[in-house]
Amino acid sequence: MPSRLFVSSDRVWVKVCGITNRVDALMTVENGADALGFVFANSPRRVTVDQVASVLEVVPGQILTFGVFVDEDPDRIVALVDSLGLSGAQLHGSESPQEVAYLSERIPRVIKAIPAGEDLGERVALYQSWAILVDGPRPGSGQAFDWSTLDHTRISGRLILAGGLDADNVGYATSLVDPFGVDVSSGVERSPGHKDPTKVHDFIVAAHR
Ligand SMILES: O=C(O)c1ccccc1NCC(=O)[C@H](O)[C@H](O)COP(=O)(O)O
Repeated sequence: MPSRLFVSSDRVWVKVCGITNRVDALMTVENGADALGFVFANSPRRVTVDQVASVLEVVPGQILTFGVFVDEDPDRIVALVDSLGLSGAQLHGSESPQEVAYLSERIPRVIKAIPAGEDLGERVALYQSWAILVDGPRPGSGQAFDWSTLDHTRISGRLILAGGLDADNVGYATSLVDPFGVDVSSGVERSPGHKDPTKVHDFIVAAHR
């Protein structure tokens, strides 16, 4: 099994997922996000390759950009990351440790998403990835889990907390878990696929506090 070192950051790293257009991307970056996610999987936030290419034209180079996939063909993920110039891929399906390792050797950053629950430490240890995202029960649903059950000392490497986060709860959640980063989608939307500037602003301020 691959070994990992726990990775922390001085300031919580913030990724905003489910970006579908240039206006939301720029507004999110201006509010201080570190990374953006584009959902290629079946979702109310699903984007096309052309949409993402158009958004990427206006995103500053220091911002990390991730394609979000569910059980996609690994070679299609590699091709999309390469052709769009994405920073990496976020995997929300039942990708095997072998598939995740295959992708980690071919693209700069792989985030493997894992639902919270029993044996989390053992499940996480199977994967070789840039980061592990611990999610709620259904991706992009806004459903949280009991953060007090997440013992980050059993998870080494970069831990990204997600699932039902919003401006009101992100401070409490991060105080319990002390993650490398947080990921949010529905908690900063006005409707699926459309971000709310006030919610994005308040979320990032609260995450950095
Ligand atoms: O957003 C979706 O609809 C989606 C569909 C399929 C796979 C992943 C998806 N989203 C991932 C995320 O937005 C986040 O990484 C995470 O699940 C948190 O979402 P939320 O609870 O809405 O903040």
